[in-house]
Amino acid sequence: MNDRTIALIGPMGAGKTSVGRRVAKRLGRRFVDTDAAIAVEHGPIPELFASLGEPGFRGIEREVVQRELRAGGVVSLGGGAVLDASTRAALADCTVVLLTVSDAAVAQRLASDRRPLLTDGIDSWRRIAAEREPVYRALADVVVDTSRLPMTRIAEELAVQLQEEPA
Ligand SMILES: Nc1ncnc2c1ncn2[C@@H]1O[C@H](COP(=O)(O)OP(=O)(O)OP(=O)(O)O)[C@@H](O)[C@H]1O
Ligand SMILES: O=C(O)C1=C[C@@H](O)[C@@H](O)[C@H](O)C1
Ligand SMILES: [Mg+2]
Repeated sequence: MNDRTIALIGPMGAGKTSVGRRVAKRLGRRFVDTDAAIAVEHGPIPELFASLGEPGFRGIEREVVQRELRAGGVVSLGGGAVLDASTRAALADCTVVLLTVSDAAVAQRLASDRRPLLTDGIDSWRRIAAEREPVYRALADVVVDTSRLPMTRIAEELAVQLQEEPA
């Protein structure tokens, strides 16, 4: 395995946080979830959207994401972090893993109000995921669908695949 930062990207609820944490553990590498880092440093994400609007949130996200990508290890990004051009450029130096999920599978995972962009539940998810799909695909080195397998299995297989990455 090389020592490039491993970045997990993909739509809301695809499993970036859950799978990323498990992959890092298996590889013995540091793990950071950028949404969690933003919340610790700046406050809860729904409150940041409410007080600063989406552009204000994206500015904070850009700083935190790029800092963590530079720091290395396994980094799970927020679903919309790839909307920023300078973040997309930073991802060129990383091994980028795209996690996908079907709308049927994700519907059961979104039962929480902590995602401010999902104002119309699964309908908002479908629209946002479809808009971003080409951006995610263009950045991805590895694509894994999380709809059918338990996250432990996904993490196990992904860790093996990442260990085989050429130096
Ligand atoms: N393979 C899976 N099978 C079943 N449930 C899963 C799977 N992966 C994740 N989940 C569940 O789906 C929910 C969302 O997962 P997670 O928070 O990891 O997604 P995310 O991609 O980080 O989303 P966000 O972009 O909102 O941060 C969690 O409750 C998690 O336990
Ligand atoms: O897809 C998105 O735009 C978002 C996903 C979450 O990870 C959070 O970063 C936030 O809720 C925005
Ligand atoms: Mg997450």
